Amino acid sequence: MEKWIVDHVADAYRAPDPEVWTGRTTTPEQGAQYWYQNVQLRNWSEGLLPGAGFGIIGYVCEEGVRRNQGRLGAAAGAKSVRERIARMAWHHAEKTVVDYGDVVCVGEELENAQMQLALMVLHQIEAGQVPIVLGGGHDVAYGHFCGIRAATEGKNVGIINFDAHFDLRPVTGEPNSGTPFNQILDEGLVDYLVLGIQQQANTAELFTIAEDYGVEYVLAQHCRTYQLPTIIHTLERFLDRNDHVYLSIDLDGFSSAYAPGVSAPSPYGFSPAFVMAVLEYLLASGKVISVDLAEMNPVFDVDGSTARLAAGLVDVILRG
Ligand SMILES: N=CN[C@@H](CCC(=O)O)C(=O)O
Ligand SMILES: [Mn+2]
Ligand SMILES: [Mn+2]
Repeated sequence: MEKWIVDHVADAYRAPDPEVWTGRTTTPEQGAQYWYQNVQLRNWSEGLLPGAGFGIIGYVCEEGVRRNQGRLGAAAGAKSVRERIARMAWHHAEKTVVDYGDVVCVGEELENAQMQLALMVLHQIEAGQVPIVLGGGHDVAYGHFCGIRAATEGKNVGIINFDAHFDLRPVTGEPNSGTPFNQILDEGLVDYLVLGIQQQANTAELFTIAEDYGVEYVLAQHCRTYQLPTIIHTLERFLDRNDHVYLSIDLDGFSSAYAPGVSAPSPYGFSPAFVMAVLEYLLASGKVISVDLAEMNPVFDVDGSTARLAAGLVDVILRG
């Protein structure tokens, strides 16, 4: 796999852009108070930054959304989230975050972008760094998982997806933003748990596919803070049977009251409070090996609220 990726690396990679890492200026006495003053930028060609804890990668790709007949705009998602991350107050002394730049989908070459992402994720995990991948369509998950799988041979890796959708569509023709977990499950036994499934957004066929693969899911109407004890019980069992957890957060799992800037919005989704509580529980386990935030679409965002929500989730991830 690696040789094939390297053949395409020149096209599918873009160095980090210093222009997105800006914000309020501070005096020398105040020092570095904001994320933009603490995040380190690193061109992938220089290799990994030794000792870093977290590495941001943008997945600049809406080709999967296009193939899935969705509304476009997700290619600009990573940039819009980075701009909000940059402006957040920094409270993570002792932690090192690197921006490793973007994986870029050139034209319709989605599969190249996925393999470039796999390579970057693989190397980060091998170096003990936690990738934070900012999408981009949810096809990010296939490339992301390929990297995780390569880095964790012999270990049980479970996937927890916060999403209104199963994304278990069978691949008929080309893969797209609705197929990644079908592709993953099709290639081997993986424990897949989805939180936030909305019945009206998933066909009966998709529920059958989920059942056939033994996918565990919690419906959106049960993803409420007062139901946390039951959810925690489900998560506890999931954590017990897996060595590592890959967390995927599709922003369309949130209510469109909080996350209008996505390809497929819905008012019935999560509140931020619910997701924050679940995230804190999962992160405390120490088993979260890699994270992505998918489907950010700034074209439909309102006052930057979805990008701010995504940035806040990154802050929670760093807090651990
Ligand atoms: N990324 C996945 N997209 C969803 C929603 C599609 C839509 O409603 O436009 C899916 O394929 O099921
Ligand atoms: Mn979704
Ligand atoms: Mn999804």
